[in-house]
Amino acid sequence: MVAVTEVADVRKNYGSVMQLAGEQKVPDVFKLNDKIEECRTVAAGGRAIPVVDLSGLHGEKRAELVEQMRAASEEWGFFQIVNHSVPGEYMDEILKVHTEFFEMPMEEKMKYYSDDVRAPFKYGVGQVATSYHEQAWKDHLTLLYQEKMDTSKWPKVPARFIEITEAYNHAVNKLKSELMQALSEGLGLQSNELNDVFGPVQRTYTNFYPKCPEADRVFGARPHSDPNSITILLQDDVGGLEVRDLKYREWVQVKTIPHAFVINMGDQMEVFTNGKYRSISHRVRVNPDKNRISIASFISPLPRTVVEPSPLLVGEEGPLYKGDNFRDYLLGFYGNDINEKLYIESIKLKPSGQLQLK
Ligand SMILES: O=C(O)CCC(=O)C(=O)O
Ligand SMILES: [Fe+2]
Repeated sequence: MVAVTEVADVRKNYGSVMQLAGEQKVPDVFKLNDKIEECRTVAAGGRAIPVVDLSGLHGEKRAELVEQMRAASEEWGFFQIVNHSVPGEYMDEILKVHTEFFEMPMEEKMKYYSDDVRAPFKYGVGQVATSYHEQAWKDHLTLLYQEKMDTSKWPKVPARFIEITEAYNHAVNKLKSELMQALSEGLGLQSNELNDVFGPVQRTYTNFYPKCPEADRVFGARPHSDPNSITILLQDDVGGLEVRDLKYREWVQVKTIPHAFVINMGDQMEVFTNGKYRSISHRVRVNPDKNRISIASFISPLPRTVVEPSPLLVGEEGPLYKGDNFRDYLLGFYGNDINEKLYIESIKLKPSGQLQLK
C-alpha cells in the first residue's frame, strides 16, 4: 500500500492529472502497487444493470415504471433511465462545454482552484480527501446547486459555460424530485417522503479522467459506495464505470447509452430503507487512448438530518443500521479507508456476511 498522499501534493508535484496524460509512465502515487489483478474486469456473464424507459411516467405507465425502479434499486442499487425530463441538448452541451473547460491552459483553470471541499464552485486535481490508497487518475470541477446560484465567480470562458451549467442543474433538480417521488412510491411511502428528507442538497461533480499511459495500473475511482442518498450520473461515450453485481460478485461494465442517466442508491438510502434499496460498490477504470468525462449530481440530506432506518420500513428483522446525522456520517466516511462498502458495513447493528467482501 502506498503512503497516505494529500491532494495538494498532486498539484505541487504534477500540476494536474491532465498534464501527466502525455507521459510514458505513471508516477507511483497513482499506481496500484499491490494487486494489479484487482483492476481487471471479470467476465460478467452477460448481466447488465436495468434500463428503465421513463416515457409514460406521468401517465398510464406510472405503476409499472415505479415497480421497475423499485426492483432495480433492490437487486442492483443501480439502473439507467432514458426518455426522462432532462433535454438531450443540455446533456450534450454540458459535456462539451465542461470538456472545453478542462482543455483550457492551466493558469486559466487555476483561477478556480481550491482545496476546500465545501467551496461552492471549484476546480481540483487528483481526488478530494485523504487516501489510504493510490491517488485517483482524475481532475474535477464541483459546484453546489441552489435555486438562484451566484454565478458571478464562475468562468466566463468557455462561452456558454454559465448558461449551460445552470440550465443543466435546474433540469437535473427537477428530475431528482421526479425520481425521489417514484422511489418513495416503490417503498409504499407518501410521494414526497424521500424528496423532503433526502433531496434538499445537490452537489454536482464533473470528473475528468485523462487518457492514461498505464491504464490498467490505475483507477479513475477506486471501488466505493456513494455516501449520499442518490446519484444522478451523466457519462460520455467512452465507458469505464463498473458496478459490483451482488448476485455473482462480478464487476459489470455499465454500457454507455446516448442521453441516458445512470442512477444509483447511496448509503443514506440504504440506511433509511433498512437495506431494501442498496448502495452498491462501483469503480471507474480509465482509458489508454481517450479522455473520459462524467458529471455526477450527488443528492443528499441536510448535514443535520439524522438518518436511521424508517420505522415504516423495518420488519421482523429489526433495524439493521445505527442512525447518525449526515454530517457525522460524512466525517466518518471520508476519515476512514474508502474501500468497497467498508464504512456502511461498520455502522451495521447486525453484520450480515452477505455484503461482506473478502
Ligand atoms: O465517473 C463515473 O462514471 C462515476 C464516478 C463516481 O462513482 C463518483 O464520482 O462517485
Ligand atoms: Fe460513485
